[in-house]
Amino acid sequence: MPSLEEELFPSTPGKVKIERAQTMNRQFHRCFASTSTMFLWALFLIALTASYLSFQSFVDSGSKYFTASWGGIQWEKQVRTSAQIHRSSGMSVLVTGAAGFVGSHVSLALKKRGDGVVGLDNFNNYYDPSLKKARKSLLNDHGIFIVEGDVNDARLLSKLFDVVAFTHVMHLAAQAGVRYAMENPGSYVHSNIAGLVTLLETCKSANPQPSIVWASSSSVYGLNEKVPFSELDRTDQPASLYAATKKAGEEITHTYNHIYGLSITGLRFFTVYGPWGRPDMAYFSFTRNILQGKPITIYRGKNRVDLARDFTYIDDIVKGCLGSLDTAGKSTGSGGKKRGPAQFRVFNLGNTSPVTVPTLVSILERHLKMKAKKNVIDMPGNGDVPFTHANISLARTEFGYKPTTDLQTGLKKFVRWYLSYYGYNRGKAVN
Ligand SMILES: O=C(O)[C@H]1O[C@H](OP(=O)(O)OP(=O)(O)OC[C@H]2O[C@@H](n3ccc(=O)[nH]c3=O)[C@H](O)[C@@H]2O)[C@H](O)[C@@H](O)[C@H]1O
Repeated sequence: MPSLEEELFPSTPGKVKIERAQTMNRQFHRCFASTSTMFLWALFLIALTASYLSFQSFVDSGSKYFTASWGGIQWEKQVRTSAQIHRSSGMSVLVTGAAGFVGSHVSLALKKRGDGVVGLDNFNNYYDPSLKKARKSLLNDHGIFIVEGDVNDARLLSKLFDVVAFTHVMHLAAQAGVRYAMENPGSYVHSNIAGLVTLLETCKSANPQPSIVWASSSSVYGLNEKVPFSELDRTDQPASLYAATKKAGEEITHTYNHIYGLSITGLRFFTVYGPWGRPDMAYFSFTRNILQGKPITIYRGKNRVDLARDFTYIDDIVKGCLGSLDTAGKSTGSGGKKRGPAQFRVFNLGNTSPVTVPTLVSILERHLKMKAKKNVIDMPGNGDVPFTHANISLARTEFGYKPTTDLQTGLKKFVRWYLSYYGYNRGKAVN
């Protein structure tokens, strides 16, 4: 019987070598077999995960289109009816962001004077979507159809242009808000840059090409100190990502004007306020908090200087938008080809009389007959600028723009609307 030592170390070296080699070979094969099995399994799992993820993203991106509430004979009929013009030399306008603050007011004004209007809005939840739905239903009562969709949806945009030969596009869909850009920077790139390019791509290929008027912002003046801000001033020192995306929009629209002959007008809105406004803006959230007895935070600039804004009432802005549409030149290209130089304009739409934030608060206190609980703090580094002040002479010369509503009067109308919309129940929590 072989000893343990012999079993472990047999006396015939050759045999050992062969047997060892065979054993090692077997072990190697076993090992290789198990490694390759594991490798195959790993590959299989990776492939499975990848196909699951791509399926998910396909479903995610596709769901926007597949579950979209657009398309079909009935839908096309609604779009055509809404776009119908009811006055001589009227226009058919695609209004993006039609369920938004400025968009809903402009849509109504256009419809009321007999122009055709089709709205487009993605009803996102940046602020209470129920307010957007309420605006939608108001517009619906006036015969304006709002398509639910995103300006990034190229298929939807081209379908809309297949159904209606829009003469004009009023592009107001955007990610608004100066300070929110620090929280959700991607949403600004998505809406204000990618969405704008998608829209311009559709417009450039349309035949006929529409004239475009779109919302830029007073924020493009950034940290400029020379007042009032004029369209010829520098706009290369934005203070927020919001401002930077609006500035980028001005450059992007210029290239589409230059290459494709699109007629483009950019409007630099100055802190627009009024009934049906945006709940994220200071005058709106201050009103809500004052009514609910909650404190408000008032930012203060460097050296304890009050911040000031050239607050502009919505009706004045609407007049500026309609004036821009009425004086917009025709685009010169068609089907993606430029035929000649086209108009390119930029206008300030402001009020020309800045008011400080504490004054805004005291006007609200008067209208609400309630005192605000004020918490004054130094302006955080959040993208805010210390003041804005518009020079509006260009818009005045071009289409007679002349704001007529001061902050006192405008806020009175806002407060009246606020109380009628949200009710007199002052404790009610609203967004
Ligand atoms: O003209 C524009 O292009 C922009 O106008 C608007 O931005 P802003 O001028 O910043 O308006 P808004 O937020 O109402 O703050 C007003 C003042 O209240 C101060 N402010 C604000 C909030 C607060 O809690 N406390 C406070 O003091 C604040 O520091 C500021 O001094 C639009 O939102 C923006 O989308 C864009 O259209």
